Amino acid sequence: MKVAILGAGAWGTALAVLLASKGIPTALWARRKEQAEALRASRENKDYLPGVALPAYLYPTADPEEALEGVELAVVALPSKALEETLRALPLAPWYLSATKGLFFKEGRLHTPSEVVEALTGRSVAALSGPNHAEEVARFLPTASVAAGPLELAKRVQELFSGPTFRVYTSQDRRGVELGGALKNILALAAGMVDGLRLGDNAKAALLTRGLREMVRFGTAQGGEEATFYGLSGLGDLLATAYSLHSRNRGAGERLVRGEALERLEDRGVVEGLYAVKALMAWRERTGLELPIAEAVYQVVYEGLDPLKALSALMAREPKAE
Ligand SMILES: NC(=O)c1ccc[n+]([C@@H]2O[C@H](COP(=O)([O-])OP(=O)(O)OC[C@H]3O[C@@H](n4cnc5c(N)ncnc54)[C@H](O)[C@@H]3O)[C@@H](O)[C@H]2O)c1
Ligand SMILES: O=P(O)(O)OC[C@H](O)CO
Repeated sequence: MKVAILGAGAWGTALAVLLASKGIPTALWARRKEQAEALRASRENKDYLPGVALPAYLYPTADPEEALEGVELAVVALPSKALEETLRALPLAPWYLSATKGLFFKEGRLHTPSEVVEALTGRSVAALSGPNHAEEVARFLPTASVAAGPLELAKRVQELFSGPTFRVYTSQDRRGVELGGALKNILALAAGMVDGLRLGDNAKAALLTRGLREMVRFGTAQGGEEATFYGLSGLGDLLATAYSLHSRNRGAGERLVRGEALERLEDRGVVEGLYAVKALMAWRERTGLELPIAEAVYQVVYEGLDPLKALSALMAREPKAE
């Protein structure tokens, strides 16, 4: 039994640490040869997950053939912006687990990462999502996650990843699980803006509660089950990200309203909410579904709207029942 993890960023490394610490031979595929060599030499991912020792069963490599030879499955832990181009260039695995959080707008439709992996590879694909910060998972802090997909596949993921500090639930609502993971990143950007502007706890609680409503309205219209959005991959991940010191999405919102340039927001790692909100707004133009918070985030990030003006516009919306 061997597993390949595609993407040697924070999340790919944390998942590889989790599997290798269970004695499962795990290849960690890095795009750059120098990065794989540095990981092999130092037994640490200094750029993306500093301070975590790589277990003996973890083998970093930049050679796709070496990474994927004889694997049972490949775990996709790539940033969504690099997913399609990277997967096209790699040999196939028997089946896949997508750990990427993102949204793709193509041919008039929104697609989740596992749907894109499925279309590219023609193989069965499950998804893993939840309140899972790499920095904590790799340090074996207690964590729960959701393996979503056809039941048999979800159960295989559950069995593979479960351990004393990582509890995995199954779900057959893969689309709902992945939509929650993508949407919460947009809401985390907004939460970071509230933090950056020091608007207070009331404002943040209101934003997240109304944001959750927005997630449910959008997610159910897109085929997810309502209960999924109140579970680990929806509400759970929203809370973890919006209140986290680790979160790149929350941090990016905070840094943006404090004057940092858009181009610098990914200096500390990928900020998926920046891409998800673009895909969502491109899709919304065709449907007209009301997504006031996501729209405000888009306008602040990409159209230079003053965040305080965006807030005033949200506060001045037509009065309504909760
Ligand atoms: N970090 C977390 O705690 C966490 C948890 C759950 C899910 N995720 C998701 O996992 C995915 C990866 O996130 P991460 O935190 O590992 O990102 P990261 O910023 O830590 O690392 C990104 C990795 O992708 C590589 N990369 C960048 N551009 C690339 C390209 N064009 N082609 C190929 N590789 C490229 C980088 O070299 C790096 O290895 C994201 O979708 C994220 O939402 C992250
Ligand atoms: O650091 P972030 O904002 O990408 O969040 C990481 C994970 O998605 C949390 O579950």
